Amino acid sequence: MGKLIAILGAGKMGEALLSGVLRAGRRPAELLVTTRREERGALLRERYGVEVVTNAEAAKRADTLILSVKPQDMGTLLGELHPHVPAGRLVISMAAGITTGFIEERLPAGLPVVRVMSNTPVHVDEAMSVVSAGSHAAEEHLRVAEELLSPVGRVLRIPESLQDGATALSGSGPAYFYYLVEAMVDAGILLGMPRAAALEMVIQSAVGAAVMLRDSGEHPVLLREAVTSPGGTTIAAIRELERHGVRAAVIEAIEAARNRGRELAEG
Ligand SMILES: NC(=O)C1=CN([C@@H]2O[C@H](COP(=O)(O)OP(=O)(O)OC[C@H]3O[C@@H](n4cnc5c(N)ncnc54)[C@H](OP(=O)(O)O)[C@@H]3O)[C@@H](O)[C@H]2O)C=CC1
Ligand SMILES: O=C(O)[C@@H]1CCC=N1
Repeated sequence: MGKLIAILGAGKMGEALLSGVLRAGRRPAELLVTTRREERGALLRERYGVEVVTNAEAAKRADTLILSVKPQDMGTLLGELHPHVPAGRLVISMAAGITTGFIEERLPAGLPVVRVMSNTPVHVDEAMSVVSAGSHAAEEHLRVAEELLSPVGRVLRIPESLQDGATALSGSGPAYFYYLVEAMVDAGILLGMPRAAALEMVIQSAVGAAVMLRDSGEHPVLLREAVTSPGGTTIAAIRELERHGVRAAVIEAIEAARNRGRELAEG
């Protein structure tokens, strides 16, 4: 029997990770989940065949505790776990903004804590996850986190000082691309396209661009220049994007997300 993993607060991200680790070959018997609402627990039990337990029971039984509640619920969850977590358990947090120090202060002394920021493409095994060690986490603990996350996408180690930045960049990143897709589809509607056709054109352009970015090894500037013909259509669009300050807006938006992440641990 492999080590027992508990996903505490199995909402959107927790369920995405649960389904990913099952796709990667772990058995339902190697997993426990906890939920706040009974009906949510029943749904996960039915959908994945996993055991649904209380936070206290998960803390007592699991070797690895994956905390996947919202940052605002983290203090309460840690309070529920504290009396029940034996020494030597690994704690992995998926929450935005919550530092390893915040968790270490609220659990028994000396527990290894690994902070993770992943993103919703966990659903399609294309996540970007970054991991950082807390003050008692060693190489072996980072490896456990990497082994859990690498079947569902890419994993990078970063210093914890960059976690809020990574949350803003790749944690929230999918939302920015969806937002751009929405705006482009609106443009298609303005130009008289049927909505379904506009959506198909934009999605396939996004997928094609993403695959070229990932697989060609070319810098994005070179890929954009290859699309931007002298005196052509693309440069007319780029001029408008620059005139409206879109680049500066993106930089400032991501900085605002980073700053919001820093506030989250304060409650
Ligand atoms: N969504 C995203 O794109 C990303 C989210 N994250 C991080 O992942 C974490 C989870 O986010 P997300 O999945 O979106 O949020 P969800 O609200 O979908 O999931 C959190 C779940 O935790 C449950 N919960 C809250 N308190 C407790 C408790 N004490 N015991 C058991 N269960 C509890 C909630 O129950 P109830 O349903 O009753 O509220 C909810 O189902 C957050 O910390 C977020 O910062 C990280 C990367 C990306
Ligand atoms: O918006 C949020 O707070 C979470 C963290 C990263 C993505 N979603």
